[in-house]
Amino acid sequence: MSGCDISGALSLLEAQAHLTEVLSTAVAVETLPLAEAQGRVLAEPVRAGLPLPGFDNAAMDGYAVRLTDLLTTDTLALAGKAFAGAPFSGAWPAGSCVRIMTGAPVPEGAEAVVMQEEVQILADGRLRFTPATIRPGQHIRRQGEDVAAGSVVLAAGLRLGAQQLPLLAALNVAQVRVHRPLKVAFFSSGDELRSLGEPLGPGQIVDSNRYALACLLANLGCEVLDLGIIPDDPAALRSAFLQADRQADALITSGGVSVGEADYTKELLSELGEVAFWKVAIKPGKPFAFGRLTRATRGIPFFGLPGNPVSALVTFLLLVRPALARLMGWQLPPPRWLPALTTAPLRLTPGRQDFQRGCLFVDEDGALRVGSAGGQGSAMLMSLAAADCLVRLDPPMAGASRELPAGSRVWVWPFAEAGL
Ligand SMILES: Nc1nc2c(c(=O)[nH]1)N[C@H]1C(S)=C(S)[C@@H](COP(=O)(O)OP(=O)(O)OC[C@H]3O[C@@H](n4cnc5c(N)ncnc54)[C@H](O)[C@@H]3O)O[C@H]1N2
Ligand code: MOO
Repeated sequence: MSGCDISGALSLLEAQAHLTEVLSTAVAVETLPLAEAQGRVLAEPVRAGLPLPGFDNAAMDGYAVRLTDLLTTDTLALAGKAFAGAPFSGAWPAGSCVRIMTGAPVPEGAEAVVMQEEVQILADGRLRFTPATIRPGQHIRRQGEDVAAGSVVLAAGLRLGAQQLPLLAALNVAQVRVHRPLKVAFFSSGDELRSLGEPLGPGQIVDSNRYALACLLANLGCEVLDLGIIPDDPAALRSAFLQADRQADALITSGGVSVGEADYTKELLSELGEVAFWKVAIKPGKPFAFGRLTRATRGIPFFGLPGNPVSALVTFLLLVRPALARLMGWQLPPPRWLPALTTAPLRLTPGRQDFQRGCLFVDEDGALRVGSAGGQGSAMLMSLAAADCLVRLDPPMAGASRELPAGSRVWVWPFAEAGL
């Protein structure tokens, strides 16, 4: 592929910067009960109406004590008990302690909680402590030490998951203002494509890209409009484009963006709107088109993925996912590319960043290492199924060797971080 024509191609960074510049939130805001807000993006910051914890409480099962009571003695009487949900309410005489369970409010004046394992119950029911080992404040969770009342706990643009939902529930936030889901239409184009389960004639293959797209979009919390397989026919393609513009917020297609004689997608995009760019200096995924259907009614953005399945997935992860995040109002953090050492020599591609399928492991010295997941052709699905990361190989500097020896440092992006 070294002779591959990349004239006019944007670098990946340029393409990403363009998408960031021209796209902004495209979905309305609604109020949802917290239980239905999983995977949604906050449209407004959330402020704490309460402190967390809401009151000083015990972190251990044991005994609440006042340190002054233990200055002259190591044994205390029992004044009563405090349970989670049933605070101690009696009088607390000098020289006594309160039996307390984890989560129970500490009685007024308590200065420490001593774990029951460190307390001896004497025959007369009194409790023996080891005063020298008790730190002031130990095992007491103080009101507001986690969250101060009135503070902003979550910013707008954050996507709600299992990490954030317990915080909001603990703060008694019953409803949240979130963005409506982004509706994304997609179709596959190509006369060779058949739907899953259909018999295959000569030269025909099963459309696999729509299964990847449906999964990737569901992971992002998008609503999908699956327009199926559209043949290499300008009228059918035009009608699919227009339906997407009427019914969805964005359109993703795969196939038909290269230079073949039946590659109509790009031509139609020029007719119905504007192509902002259609080549990116990456491998796989060079023929990636982006534009807007400006001559259709709503003018939705359009992402034309290359037909090769790995090219489609890689361009989705690198370009479409962050773009859809912007449309969703989601402040998606940039990918964290981690340094890893290669297990075998690799060949660099002049002029293009190469994204290979890799498998990560931690070696006996604790170093992150990456090996190839198998054949790297952009139609090869086995290595995709086996891989757990993308390996980024930057092009060689002018005049530098194209061979990257084993043990070289490369950059990897674990699929788990990419939302796969
Ligand atoms: N002369 C050139 N030929 C090609 C170039 C080039 O620069 N010059 N680029 C190659 C690269 S790189 C890619 S990637 C492909 C992209 O082509 P298209 O986006 O136009 O896609 P198609 O030609 O329709 O298909 C390519 C390939 O992928 C298969 N395919 C398509 N859709 C699906 C699907 N939904 N599920 C599974 N497989 C699919 C299709 O059968 C082809 O084998 O162009 C190269 N050619
Ligand atoms: O660049 Mo194509 O996307 O290699 O397969």
